[in-house]
Amino acid sequence: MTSTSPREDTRAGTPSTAHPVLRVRDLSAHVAGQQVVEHVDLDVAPVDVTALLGRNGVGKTSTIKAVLGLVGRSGTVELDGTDLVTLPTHLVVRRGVGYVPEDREVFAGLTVTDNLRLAERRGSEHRYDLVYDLFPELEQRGAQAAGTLSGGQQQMVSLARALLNENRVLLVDEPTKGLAPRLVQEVSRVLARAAQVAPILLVEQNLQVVRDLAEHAVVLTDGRSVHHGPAADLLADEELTQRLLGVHADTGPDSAPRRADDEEGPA
Ligand SMILES: Nc1ncnc2c1ncn2[C@@H]1O[C@H](COP(=O)(O)OP(=O)(O)OP(=O)(O)O)[C@@H](O)[C@H]1O
Repeated sequence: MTSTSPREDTRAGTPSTAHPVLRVRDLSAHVAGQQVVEHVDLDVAPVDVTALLGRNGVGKTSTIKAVLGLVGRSGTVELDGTDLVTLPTHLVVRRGVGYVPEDREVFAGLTVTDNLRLAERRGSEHRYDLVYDLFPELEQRGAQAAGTLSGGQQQMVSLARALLNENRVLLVDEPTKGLAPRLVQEVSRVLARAAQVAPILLVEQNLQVVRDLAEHAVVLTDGRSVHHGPAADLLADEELTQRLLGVHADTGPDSAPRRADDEEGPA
């Protein structure tokens, strides 16, 4: 097991995945003129979910945005061995990096169908069969304005947009945030199937979801990666989980350290 206090160890900050799809080294991110991420290393293995964990505000979202080029960045971001760090976001996406942002970001005034059509990437096969198999409700609600969907349904639209195209890796940021427990399980089920299509780098606060889905875990503290290892080992170690994440390892979906805004919203 690799473990460390945040500032003392460089060995534990070194991932060791053989032939990762996504290989990030020494990544820094700059937001609003400030360096909010520094020296992040992580690997995403070819068929897996890798959880990106850490307390609130440690830089998980900024790390994902830096991988995509949505914020200023430096370091190495290799996809299948090719460094993308100098590419603009649209070219990173075109190489096969799918993104499911925190807070879903659907086009509220457009229909579900138009939200999906807008996500169609040139040069990619468009996998409507997969999407409608995973989310039959989206086909039924194709003519409905996305803004009138519940939070859970909007999350499905957001996931569907990423799954529609052929991606080498999916970056999924807090997909269960604010969802009722039943919907958390539904999203978890969908992510398990999605991971069979493309590996996932998953930011997730709900440790039961992490336990169910993730093979590997990377933990950030103060914008640095300080721990890499099997997710199950991390979650089995109460002292380590408490120290790195500030929560007990047995935290379940009902008691996860999440914002208290569980909602299903309008349908
Ligand atoms: N637009 C911004 N302007 C100023 N500071 C920002 C901005 N976005 C993020 N930050 C700061 O960058 C740091 C990292 O934020 P980030 O959202 O990446 O963390 P996080 O680990 O994803 O947090 P959370 O778990 O709360 O979603 C925080 O200190 C945050 O306040």
